[in-house]
Amino acid sequence: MSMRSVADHRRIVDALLAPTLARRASSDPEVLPVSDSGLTGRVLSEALVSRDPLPPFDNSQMDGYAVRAADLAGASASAPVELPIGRTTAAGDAPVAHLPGTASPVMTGAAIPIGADAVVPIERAEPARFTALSRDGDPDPTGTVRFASVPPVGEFVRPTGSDLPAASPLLPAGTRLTPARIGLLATAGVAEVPVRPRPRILLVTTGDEVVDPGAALEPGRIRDANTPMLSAALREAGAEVTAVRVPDRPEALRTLIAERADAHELLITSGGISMGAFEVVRDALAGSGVDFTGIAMQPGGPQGAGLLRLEPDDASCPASGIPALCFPGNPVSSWLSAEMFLLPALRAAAGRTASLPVEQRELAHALDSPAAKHQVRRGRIDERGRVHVTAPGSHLLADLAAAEILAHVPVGVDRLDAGDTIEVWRLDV
Ligand SMILES: Nc1nc2c(c(=O)[nH]1)N[C@H]1C(S)=C(S)[C@@H](COP(=O)(O)OP(=O)(O)OC[C@H]3O[C@@H](n4cnc5c(N)ncnc54)[C@H](O)[C@@H]3O)O[C@H]1N2
Ligand code: MOO
Repeated sequence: MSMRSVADHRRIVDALLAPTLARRASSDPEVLPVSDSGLTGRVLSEALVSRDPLPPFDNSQMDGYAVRAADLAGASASAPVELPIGRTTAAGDAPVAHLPGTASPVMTGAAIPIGADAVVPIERAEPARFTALSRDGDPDPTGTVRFASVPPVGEFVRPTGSDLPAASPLLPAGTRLTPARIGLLATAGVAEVPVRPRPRILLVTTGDEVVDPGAALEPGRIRDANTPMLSAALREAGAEVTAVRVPDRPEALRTLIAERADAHELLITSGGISMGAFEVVRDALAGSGVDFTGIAMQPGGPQGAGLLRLEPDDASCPASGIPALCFPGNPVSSWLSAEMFLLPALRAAAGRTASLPVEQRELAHALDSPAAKHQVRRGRIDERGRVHVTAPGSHLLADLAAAEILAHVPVGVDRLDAGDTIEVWRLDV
């Protein structure tokens, strides 16, 4: 195997993925109800404009009395102004006319009575609580209320359009939907939300030794970590995933891909690409457009990438081919391959920051690394902000699961000492 640098492999993979991701993003939008539980994280396919102003009518910010400020002129603690109680408006009632010279009870979110220009919170009135109000719209025939100050005009009134004027842009195309943005769309009357289709990934896991997570372990068998792990990583980065495990028979793998490829934009495989006697992925796909190479990286050294074109008699495989990335089977290698080469492009397509946050930090202890390879260690940051890393083995999934950071030792470095600076990517954000 010739050794390719991490940067070169990234460039090759990016060039392979870019056209298919762009094509998928610009194909017909999916339309989801605004209450769909899967809407968070989806990306708007078009700019949306609010139909109505927000709020759609002048309304009260407080439970209190709507008044004309001028009716309270001269009110003070020593000389309160007393007004008859006017018409009551609760949230949901249509606006009523404010009777000049009265104080109209009004609840938070209720329409300001027409003609009133300020709201006095109930706790600033005397009595400081509502008594026996009716919602029939008629004034209280007997009640009065006193005020000991003059409110500024507009106080506690939320004017029409103060959140968003009518016909203003809501969110631009390409916006990633967050809970707050979903709330905004809903209140602006967008019941159906057009979103970009997600890339559809066919994830194929190999390994005759691998069994389902619920299965008993026969001698020589291990449970499948990579299918759930990679599925979760790809979905979190914004892809749709169909996950299948195939037996270690190249023909079975080719048949499966031929049957499923045209419903997917990308093929990811795990395992079966190294130097063994039974390398199902390499045996099945080498010579069909996928190039198997050693990358100067550890873990994740063996990699396959290319535009897979199966034989012409595999009629269901699209003539143009399907981009394929083949990751090594060791769980840490498999996950790291995704993080290094694929997830950034998926995150970018999903409107997210592509890369993990990068920091330079001080090492807490010495470490060794193969000088010919870019080594990625897993670790944590101590209370003094220094980096500790765990052993380098690519089967050490428990260490990866506990890791807060990835620590990168570049090519050409075979040792770092305590106190040296190291680049870390944060996983705990
Ligand atoms: N003679 C050589 N042997 C190996 C080399 C080499 O250069 N020369 N490279 C090693 C490196 S580095 C890696 S990484 C692995 C990659 O091997 P494969 O991609 O062929 O993966 P497998 O052999 O299928 O599996 C490797 C390892 O991972 C376990 N595995 C596989 N699938 C799963 C899964 N779904 N869930 C959990 N664990 C899985 C599998 O049992 C093996 O232990 O090759 C080295 N060998
Ligand atoms: O490159 Mo392999 O991924 O170390 O174990």
